[in-house]
Amino acid sequence: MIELTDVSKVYPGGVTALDSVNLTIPDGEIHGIVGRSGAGKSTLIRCLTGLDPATSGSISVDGVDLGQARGGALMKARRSIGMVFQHHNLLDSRTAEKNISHPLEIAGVPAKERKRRVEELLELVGLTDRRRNHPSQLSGGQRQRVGIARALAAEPRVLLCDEPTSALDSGTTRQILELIRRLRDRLGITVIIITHEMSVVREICDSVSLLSEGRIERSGALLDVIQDTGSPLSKELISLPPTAALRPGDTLVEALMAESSQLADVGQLFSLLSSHGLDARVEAGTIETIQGRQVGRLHIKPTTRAEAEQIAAMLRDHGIHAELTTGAEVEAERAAHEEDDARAEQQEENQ
Ligand SMILES: Nc1ncnc2c1ncn2[C@@H]1O[C@H](COP(=O)(O)OP(=O)(O)OP(=O)(O)O)[C@@H](O)[C@H]1O
Repeated sequence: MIELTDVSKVYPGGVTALDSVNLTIPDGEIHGIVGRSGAGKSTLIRCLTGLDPATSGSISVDGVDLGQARGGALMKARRSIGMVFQHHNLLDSRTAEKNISHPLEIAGVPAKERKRRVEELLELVGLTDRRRNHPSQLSGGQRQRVGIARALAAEPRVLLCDEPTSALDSGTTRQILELIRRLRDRLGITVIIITHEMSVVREICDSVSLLSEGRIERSGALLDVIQDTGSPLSKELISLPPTAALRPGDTLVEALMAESSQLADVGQLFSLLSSHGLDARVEAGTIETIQGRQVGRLHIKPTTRAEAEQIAAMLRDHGIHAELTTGAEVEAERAAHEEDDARAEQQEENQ
C-alpha cells in the first residue's frame, strides 16, 4: 500500500507545489493522477521516488516511511518503486537486453542471476526476439517495453509511470496499456500513472485523483468519480466534442447517463422527450464503455429555456443527472482545454 499523509512541498523561493496531499493507494491497484500543467504532478513523482524529499508529511510504501528510512532500508524502499518515463531514457549504446540488465549490474547482481532475470523480463514484455537490437532499431512501443522491463528488473512493488504513452500513437498506446494491465495482474504490483491523457485513465485505471494547484481535488474509484457530476474531473473524463455555432446566450441541458440511469440509451431518451411534445436536438454527445459499463454525456439543445428546465426535470425523474448550462460556459471550458493541450504539446516539443 502507498500512503501519502499531509505531504507538502515548498520550493526555495516559496512556491508551494504540493499542499497537504493525502492519498492511499491499495496494493494491486492502477491509480491515475491527472492535473493541468503546473498542478504539481512532476513534484509528486520526485517526492514519491525520494529524489526530492517532501518539505513535510510522510510517504510510505508497504509500511516503510521514505522520509525516515536510512541506509539499507532506504535503498530497499527506493528499489521497491520502478520508474517508467515518457521518453524511455534508454542507453543508445546498449542492446535491449543490456539496457534491461543495467540496473541489475549497478545493484551488483551476479552474472548468472542477471541472465536469468533478463530472460524472464524479455519474455514478460514480449521482446525475446528483439533482445540484441539497439534502441534505434526498435519502434517507440518496443522501446517503451524495454523501459518497462528495465523498471521491473529490481522486482519493485510499485510501478510509477510518468506519461508512459504520451509519445506513442493510439494503437501502440493501447498495446502498452494492455501490457501494464497484464503485468499488474501477473505480478500483483501497484501502478501509478501520471498522465494528461484522459483516455489512458478511462482505459486502464481502477481509481483516479485530480491534482490542482498542489491539492488533491477529487480522488476515488473511476466510475464513482465519473458519476460525481459536480466534479470537474467527471467532465474531463467524459468530455464532449466541440459544438458548432453555439451562441453565448444559448441554454443547453447537459445530461450524464451512468449506471444509475433508468434509461439505457439515447434512443429511448428521445422517444420520451417527443412523447411529451418536447422538441430538442443533441448538439454533442459522447458514449464510452468504462469497466464494462456504458457512460454517456450529452448536450441537448431545446428551443426555449422553459423547455430546457422541463427536459432537465424529466431526465432527473428517470435517474439521469441533468443540469443547465450556457453556450458561454461550454465555450469557456473548451478554451481552457485547448490552452492546456497547447501547453502539453509545447512541453513535448521542448523535451
Ligand atoms: N525546482 C523548482 N523550483 C521552484 N519551483 C518549482 C520547481 N519545480 C517546479 N516548480 C513549481 O511548482 C509548481 C508545480 O510544478 P510541477 O512541475 O510539479 O507541475 P506539473 O503538474 O508537473 O506540470 P507539467 O504538467 O507542466 O509538467 C509550478 O508552479 C512550478 O513552477
